[in-house]
Amino acid sequence: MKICMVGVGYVGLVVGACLSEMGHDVVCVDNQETKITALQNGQVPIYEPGIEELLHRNIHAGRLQFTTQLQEALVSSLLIFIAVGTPPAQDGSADLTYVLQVAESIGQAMEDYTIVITKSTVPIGSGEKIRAVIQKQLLHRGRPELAFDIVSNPEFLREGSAIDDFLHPDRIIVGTSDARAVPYMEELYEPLTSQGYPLLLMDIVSAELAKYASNAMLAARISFMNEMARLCEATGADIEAVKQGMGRDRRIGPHFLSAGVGYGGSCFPKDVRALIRTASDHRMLVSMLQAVDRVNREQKTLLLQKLIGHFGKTLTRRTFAIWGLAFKPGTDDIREAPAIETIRALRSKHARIQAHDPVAIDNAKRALQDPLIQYCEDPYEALEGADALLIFTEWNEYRTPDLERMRKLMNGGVIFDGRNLYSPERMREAGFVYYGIGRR
Ligand SMILES: NC(=O)C1=CN([C@@H]2O[C@H](COP(=O)(O)OP(=O)(O)OC[C@H]3O[C@@H](n4cnc5c(N)ncnc54)[C@H](O)[C@@H]3O)[C@@H](O)[C@H]2O)C=CC1
Ligand SMILES: O=C(O)[C@H]1O[C@H](OP(=O)(O)OP(=O)(O)OC[C@H]2O[C@@H](n3ccc(=O)[nH]c3=O)[C@H](O)[C@@H]2O)[C@H](O)[C@@H](O)[C@@H]1O
Repeated sequence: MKICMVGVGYVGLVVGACLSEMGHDVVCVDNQETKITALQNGQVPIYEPGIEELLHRNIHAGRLQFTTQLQEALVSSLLIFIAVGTPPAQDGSADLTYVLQVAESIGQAMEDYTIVITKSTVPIGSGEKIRAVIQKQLLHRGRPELAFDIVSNPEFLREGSAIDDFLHPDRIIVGTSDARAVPYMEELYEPLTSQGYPLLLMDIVSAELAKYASNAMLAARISFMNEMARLCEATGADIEAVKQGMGRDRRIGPHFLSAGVGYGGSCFPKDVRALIRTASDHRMLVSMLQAVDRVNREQKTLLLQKLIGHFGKTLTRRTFAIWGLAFKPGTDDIREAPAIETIRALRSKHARIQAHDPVAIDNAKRALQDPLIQYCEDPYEALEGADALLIFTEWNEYRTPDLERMRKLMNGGVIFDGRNLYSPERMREAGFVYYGIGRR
């Protein structure tokens, strides 16, 4: 089947490469010329384990191409995926501008029956908006008879394990209002469904909401655990023990129960707020979602609050080591990363920063634009003369550090561990003043 993937961001690139790995012919289109030229030259614009081999293998096999020529790619494809960004607008809603621009191009270019599939996370009701835009263009061209269907096929991959998530999904959701599109979607995903991965058919609106509801539920688990962690600190309980006690209940399950410095990334914060906005558009008050967002905003300031509690408000001439800039391990993505927001706050108080991250330094430099921040290639280098260490990302290389070396390098032995990497008891025995999240 001929597939056109519009938008070569994180999702477009991973899904495009995976679909070609499944045997389909895929042409990926983006309007950023530099990105497409780089990809045509074998350079990969994102950090994602396994993506380079996957791309090279499928490009070499002739199943995967990259272009900026949208019209050309659209005309020759039966299935068109829209995977462009849906960034937050001022009011928190998801901005559909790029999605509707692509819909307009589809209406201008299509010559035959086409299935238009949304991979981007789009607000409830977007499917119908896309349909209206395409119909308007067809009418304008005097071709209203040209048939097309809209499908909502939300994506559930996670950065850092994206390829595995796509090729081994818990479920594939296909939302459509016309049975005509169903056999094509079944054929598309046959390489996965034949291995037993379930494909769930539903209407478009339910598919759109299933995506938001899934992200909101996961975000809610995290905010819930973060609130429990604060309660642990108030009562003397230990969140890691509480987590064990809860996670063994099969109705709760062990995943997404880690307290920390709050959730970040390009999706949870944006999607929870967009869902709140959708509800308010329908004159509904969604107190739970609002609480999820509020708890997370507070949680992201927690290490800073603990640090001020320890050192006082005056931080001039203090030096802080930062381990981890990415919003989670396995990615160089720093969007909504708790580390970035905390560094900004510390710099506004004139503190000195020595930061390490195995892959996200370049992105952090671009975002922070602060020549006085010292970025370090080695985590121990960041500790030199530091009054305290703040840990934001649970990279594996931070899990079993040389404690004696750390103690010697640091000026003060204070650790604010935003990911509960260490045993508080062991750290205190090693001579550190240790602050975790909800630990005893
Ligand atoms: N990043 C993630 O882990 C996941 C993201 N999503 C959703 O997928 C969507 C895309 O996310 P990302 O890939 O992270 O976005 P991104 O911002 O990394 O990439 C979007 C790409 O679309 C391109 N683009 C925009 N308008 C275009 C047009 N008219 N023609 C051609 N290309 C155009 C941009 O140049 C950019 O390369 C969002 O709705 C997001 O919420 C869903 C699941 C996972
Ligand atoms: O819609 C999306 O874009 C994607 O959003 C998330 O994926 P992602 O943002 O890549 O990362 P997650 O692994 O979900 O982590 C999100 C944030 O939650 C935090 N987190 C996660 C788990 C946990 O127990 N505690 C916790 O604080 C992480 O540190 C991170 O900041 C979802 O997990 C994906 O299913 C979804 O497709």
